[in-house]
Amino acid sequence: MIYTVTLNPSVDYVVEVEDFAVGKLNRSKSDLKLPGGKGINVSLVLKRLGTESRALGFIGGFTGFFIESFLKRENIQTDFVQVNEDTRINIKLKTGGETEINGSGPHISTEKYEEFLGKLDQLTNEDIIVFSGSIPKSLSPDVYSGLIHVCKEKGVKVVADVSGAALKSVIRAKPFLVKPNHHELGEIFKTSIETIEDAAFYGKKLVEMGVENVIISMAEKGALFINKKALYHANAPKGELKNSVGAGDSVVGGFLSAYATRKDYQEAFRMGTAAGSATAFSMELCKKEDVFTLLTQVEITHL
Ligand SMILES: Nc1ncnc2c1ncn2[C@@H]1O[C@H](COP(=O)(O)OP(=O)(O)O)[C@@H](O)[C@H]1O
Ligand SMILES: O=P(O)(O)OC[C@H]1O[C@](O)(COP(=O)(O)O)[C@@H](O)[C@@H]1O
Repeated sequence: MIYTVTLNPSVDYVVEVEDFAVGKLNRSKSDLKLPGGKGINVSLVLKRLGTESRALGFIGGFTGFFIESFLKRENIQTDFVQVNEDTRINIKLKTGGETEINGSGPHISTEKYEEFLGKLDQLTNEDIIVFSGSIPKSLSPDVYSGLIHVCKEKGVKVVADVSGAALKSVIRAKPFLVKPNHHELGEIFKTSIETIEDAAFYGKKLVEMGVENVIISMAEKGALFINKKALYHANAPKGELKNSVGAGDSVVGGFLSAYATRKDYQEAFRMGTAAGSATAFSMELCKKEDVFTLLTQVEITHL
């Protein structure tokens, strides 16, 4: 089973405004309310590609109810801990460019955290667990490294898609896979990464530090896959960017869906890149038919 963990889920309010003016009344051209948070997006993409997962994390209030009902409608297994405050709402403002305001999220008490920890008892060495997204303020900034140690002791394969200080501590825990984007990778090395060569250089450093597999997503420049034996670049297919929210999560979902069935890194990487682009080219997360159409346009180059 693949488990996804979203410590801080969200309802994503994607709102399109033409000629946005600060300090004025603006009316939306379109708006959408979607379940979000990185692990939840991974579960949604896995399901669309035919792979089961169980979504874990903390949800609360009317926003939490919206997320759980949406996942249930898509027949995704959930095992969330219910908290008292509302799950956050993240604003994704589309005004030509993409502007985001991510909320801070509800308080997680020690009891609720322990309830969540108990859910990890069900994991076995046949499982994969995905830890994704920001950490609620009430939890320790090091929470992921502790969770990863618990899972690794059980022989569970750990995947992480986190940023900033959390990414640094996750790397020290030597997971199976991390998927930073090039900005997040640059941030931890205090540099700016714009080229594929730079991304390869710093990605290799993560492998030297003990991470088994690294995917660096680079938006329209595609992605890199690096481990001790391989260094691949995948081009991103050409298309009209509609909404890149969830594109990175779709890379993780696409990769794991293919990896779970074939255990072939190159094919899994191709599927991840196609899923990322299929999401970037639609207002919502990718659909299976779009991923498979784009799959034929993704070329893998061995660097
Ligand atoms: N403008 C784009 N054109 C084509 N593919 C894109 C575009 N933006 C994102 N993608 C696809 O989505 C993947 C993840 O996007 P990226 O923006 O790097 O991730 P994140 O959402 O984590 O910041 C990329 O590797 C690429 O496959
Ligand atoms: O937990 P964070 O870092 O605040 O990110 C949450 C946001 O990330 C998303 O999961 C999208 O992530 P990506 O665009 O990186 O794939 C949104 O659904 C959500 O609003």
